[in-house]
Amino acid sequence: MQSDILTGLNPAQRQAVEQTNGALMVIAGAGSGKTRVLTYRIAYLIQQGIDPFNILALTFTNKAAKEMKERIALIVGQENARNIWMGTFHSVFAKILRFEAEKINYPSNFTIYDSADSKSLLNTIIKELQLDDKVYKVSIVQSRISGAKNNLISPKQYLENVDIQADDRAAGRPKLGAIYQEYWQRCFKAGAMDFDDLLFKTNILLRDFPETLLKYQDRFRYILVDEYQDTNHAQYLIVKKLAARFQNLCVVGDDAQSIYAFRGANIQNILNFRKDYPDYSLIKLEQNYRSTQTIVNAANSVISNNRDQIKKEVWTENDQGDRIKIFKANSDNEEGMFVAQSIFELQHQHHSTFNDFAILYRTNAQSRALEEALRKINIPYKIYGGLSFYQRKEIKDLLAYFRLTSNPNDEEAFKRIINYPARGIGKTTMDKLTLAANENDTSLWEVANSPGQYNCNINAGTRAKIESFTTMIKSLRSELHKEDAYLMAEKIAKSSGLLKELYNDKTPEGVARYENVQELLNGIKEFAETQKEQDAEAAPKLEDFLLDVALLTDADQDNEDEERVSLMTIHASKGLEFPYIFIVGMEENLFPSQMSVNSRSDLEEERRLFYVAITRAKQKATLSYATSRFRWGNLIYSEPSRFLDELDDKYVDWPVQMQRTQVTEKRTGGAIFTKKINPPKPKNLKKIPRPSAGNPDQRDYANVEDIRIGIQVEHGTFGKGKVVAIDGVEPNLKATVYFPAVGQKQLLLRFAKLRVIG
Ligand SMILES: Nc1ncnc2c1ncn2[C@@H]1O[C@H](COP(=O)(O)OP(=O)(O)OP(=O)(O)O)[C@@H](O)[C@H]1O
Ligand SMILES: [Mg+2]
Repeated sequence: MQSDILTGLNPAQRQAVEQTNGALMVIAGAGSGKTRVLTYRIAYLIQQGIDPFNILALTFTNKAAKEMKERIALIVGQENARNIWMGTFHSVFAKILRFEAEKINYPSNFTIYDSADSKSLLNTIIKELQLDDKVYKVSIVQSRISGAKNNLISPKQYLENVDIQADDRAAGRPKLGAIYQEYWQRCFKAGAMDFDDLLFKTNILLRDFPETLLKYQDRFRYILVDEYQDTNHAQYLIVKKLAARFQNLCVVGDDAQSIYAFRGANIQNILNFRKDYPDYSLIKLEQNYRSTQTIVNAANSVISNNRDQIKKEVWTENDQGDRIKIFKANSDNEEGMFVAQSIFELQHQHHSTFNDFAILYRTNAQSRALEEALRKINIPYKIYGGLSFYQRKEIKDLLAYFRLTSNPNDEEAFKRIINYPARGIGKTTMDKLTLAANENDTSLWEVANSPGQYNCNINAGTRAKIESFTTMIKSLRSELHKEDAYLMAEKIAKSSGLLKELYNDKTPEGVARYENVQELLNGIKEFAETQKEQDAEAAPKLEDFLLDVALLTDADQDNEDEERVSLMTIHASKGLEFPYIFIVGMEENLFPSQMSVNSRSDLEEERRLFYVAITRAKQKATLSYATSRFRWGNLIYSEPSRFLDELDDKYVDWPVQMQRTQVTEKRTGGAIFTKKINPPKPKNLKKIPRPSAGNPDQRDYANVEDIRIGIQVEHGTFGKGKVVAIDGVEPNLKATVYFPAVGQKQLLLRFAKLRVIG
């Protein structure tokens, strides 16, 4: 068995797997097997007799962790794989904090605020402090606070730090520190942590409680970190503290793929490794197993333009592969059509599935034109990021009920549902409650429970409404730890009135919302069942589900059963691979982004991003740019990205003279490019009886017998096209028609309503 593992590795990878003791850093190019090394190393450790409980593996997404676990399970068995501590930094340390929260004065059922909760709270604070929300833009405030937390700067330190204060004054935002402090306290009162807190508080815990640190050092005797180049300071310190005792630490990364500096990732962590572990070993992997030679070489030619790079020669024994195609479009819509058509054609040519395709873009807003084009020709797709299931209003509403039941001090959950479904508790009442909570330094929940005691000046009628709400939550709370997750969720959905409210809304949107809520309940049922499958004695509670949901990342919301094209930002594509990659919007001021072009280090980060994008492709990479596109509501004319020029010409097909068809797209007025196809000569002409006369649907359209291979037809939705094949037997005769606008379609002649035009 053991030798089986090692034969799947080249000598350098093998060394990285076998050298299990001491500090080891693998710095290697994209697709060279870093993640594979981690997977095999864990399996190998277990085969060597290491208890899986003693292994901690930190991945970039939960999905990566899940995949890794599945592979490991194949080698060492389910039981062993299950017991490894594996997940993202946030998910692993959130679980640890659940056990240890009371030490740092948090309840063990603390809520995790997502980015929208944080924004909502920051907005409230900005208003309360009477600051101008155009100067104190919530996104800027949020990222400033996040930056501080990732560098382990508390509000107190923030306010005392002369340089930070000078920076904020210079930027015209002297009150940032005050906002941070208030935000910090409000989260604390609400028993809530945001994402950055999960790392910050873990650091505090490990710093201030030596026996706790010792406990986890002793547990995590072997630590492995994927995508090490994108760890931030807070993550770096956690790893350093935990590994200090045994120093069995293996990190893998690629400095050329460091793309999260804007969120505090610190490339210095790679350079510090040498200082922190002077006896460390460094292994370089240079053979790429993922991509064609063309893709590897093209990616190398781009990244060689960066000055700050650790030298490595990435090469591959894979086939040479096709050149990278560059497509020039007149508009974003035309670019979308090109991508959709190409996917359609490639999928047919190579008999591949839609899962083999990914479209990558620099900004989420670019997905709109792509989605439209894909929808037009019925290509199923899935967007990572954007408005995911868990960000929908009705889902967030029900989750807020769950959260409040679990932690009634959760301020954001309270605000969200106190008057939903409507209970006649209006804004004035909420303002009074909030004011009293702030003045008395307590939570909204406390005040709501005894408005009289806090002199809220709320009339008896409203008080009764508040009381009936708090009574309901308290009664649900009393059952929270008794009921199983699904039953509890269902009970909350019913008693809150939310299910009924949605059920009564018979508009199509209302019906969809009701179904979504049912879907959430199904999800909880499934969650509980999976937990029980893994551990027969587990009695999963609703709070376990809440933790799971709070820690989902974009890439985790994947349903592998469905065949769909993936759409995502390049940032979200890290670590993934697809046979066919489309990188769209290769334009100056979009990619590289406008904000990056004036600073060399920012531009280098954009270039690394481009390197990440190209290296996701296994077989084929296609790049495109539009000479005009709608951005922020305006039509913008743009130049091709400088990164296109940086690709070595040897590996690229520049836009060739493309044939334009006569089909014009109504919305943009732009022409659509198509490939010329030669339909087969007419043959197999089938005689078909006329459809029954008088069928009104057929009146203006061709009789089935008029349809022959090679003729030109027109379809109401797909436009003009040419018949390339006829199959089947009546009454189910089908014509395959090539429509320049949408590619090839197979149509049932009975229903197709084709007009013969030549
Ligand atoms: N020795 C090997 N033999 C066969 N296939 C390999 C070998 N090493 C890696 N691969 C395959 O190459 C592909 C890339 O590997 P992997 O994802 O581990 O690379 P990576 O270095 O983590 O890439 P990235 O930098 O993009 O995260 C995977 O499909 C993997 O299974
Ligand atoms: Mg990887």
